[in-house]
Amino acid sequence: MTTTTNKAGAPAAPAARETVLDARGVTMRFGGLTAVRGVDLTVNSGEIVGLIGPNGAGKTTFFNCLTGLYVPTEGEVRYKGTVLPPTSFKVTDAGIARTFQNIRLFGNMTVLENVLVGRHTRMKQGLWSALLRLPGFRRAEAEASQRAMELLEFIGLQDKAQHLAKNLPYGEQRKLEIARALASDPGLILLDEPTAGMNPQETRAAEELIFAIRDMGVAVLVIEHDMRFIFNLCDRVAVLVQGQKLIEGDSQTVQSDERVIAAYLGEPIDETPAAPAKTDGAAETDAAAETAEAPADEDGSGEDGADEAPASEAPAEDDTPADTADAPKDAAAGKENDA
Ligand SMILES: Nc1ncnc2c1ncn2[C@@H]1O[C@H](COP(=O)(O)OP(=O)(O)OP(=O)(O)O)[C@@H](O)[C@H]1O
Repeated sequence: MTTTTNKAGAPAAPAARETVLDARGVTMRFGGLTAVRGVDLTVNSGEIVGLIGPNGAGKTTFFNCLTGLYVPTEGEVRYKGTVLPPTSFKVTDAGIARTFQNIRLFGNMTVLENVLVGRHTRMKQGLWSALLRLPGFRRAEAEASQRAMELLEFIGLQDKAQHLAKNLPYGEQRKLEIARALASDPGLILLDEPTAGMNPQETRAAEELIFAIRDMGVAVLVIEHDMRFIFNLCDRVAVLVQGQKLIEGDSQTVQSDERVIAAYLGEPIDETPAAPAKTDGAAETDAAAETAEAPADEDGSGEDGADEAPASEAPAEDDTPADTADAPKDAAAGKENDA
């Protein structure tokens, strides 16, 4: 990694900030369950925005709506002013990359090959060009390798380029996932619990890596349960509770909000969400009506039960492409994509 900064040491903000992500009124229903209800969220260039909330609050479902894995039941998601296409590979192509809660590397491929997989979306050569290994294809391949090596250097894994991904320690596997996501040259990266299962040292390194990603011009939206991490990292934090945005604001505002404290302590929350700290059009209405409709994940297991597994229990997956692997829990329940 070339740059390490923190919030205080962040480079001066660009003169005019562009709205990179603009999600409006995003609602996702699975049959009778409304997992996400009327959520508005923007992310601007140069920003790191956090999304927090108790287990089952709808964070990952919201991410899936942003990345084309789910088609929201209602609402609209724009990337740099353009409505996003409803399939995940097209969303990646548009400029949004993501990582998943549970590691989804190709374990039997090398570290370098894993990053190259993330690069394929930027390679425009056709089948014949690849099969015949025409000069254009070879040139594109060389450029892709060079970019992949730059990214490995960025995350500090250049010396392990030829190692099998499955042999990396857990923290390095998580970094590799980030490098693979960055290989598509995104303008926005969505990180779903990037420090899950990490020790404090790895968490600190992840924090520095995310600051460096922001500094290289990629806006960041991050889900995380580690509050210290999120409040230190983020310019802005939005809190989801039972599918609704409870509050949004800077770290100071959010962490001192009594309803946020109550939600995390498991105490009953006020049924009427207050106005958000930032008046950016957040949809905080009709909370009480929804409360009964959107219960938290009963077992708190999150998305697929493997999310919190330590390194030894969460080996890299061998055959699952990154942007197709977030298998819906209940394919019959909602509108979902083939991805
Ligand atoms: N495909 C699906 N079919 C039916 N219900 C779903 C589906 N995906 C998510 N849910 C439900 O939606 C709710 C929100 O789940 P989600 O995984 O988005 O929460 P989360 O905030 O990411 O939780 P965690 O922090 O535990 O990962 C939960 O009640 C969950 O069971």
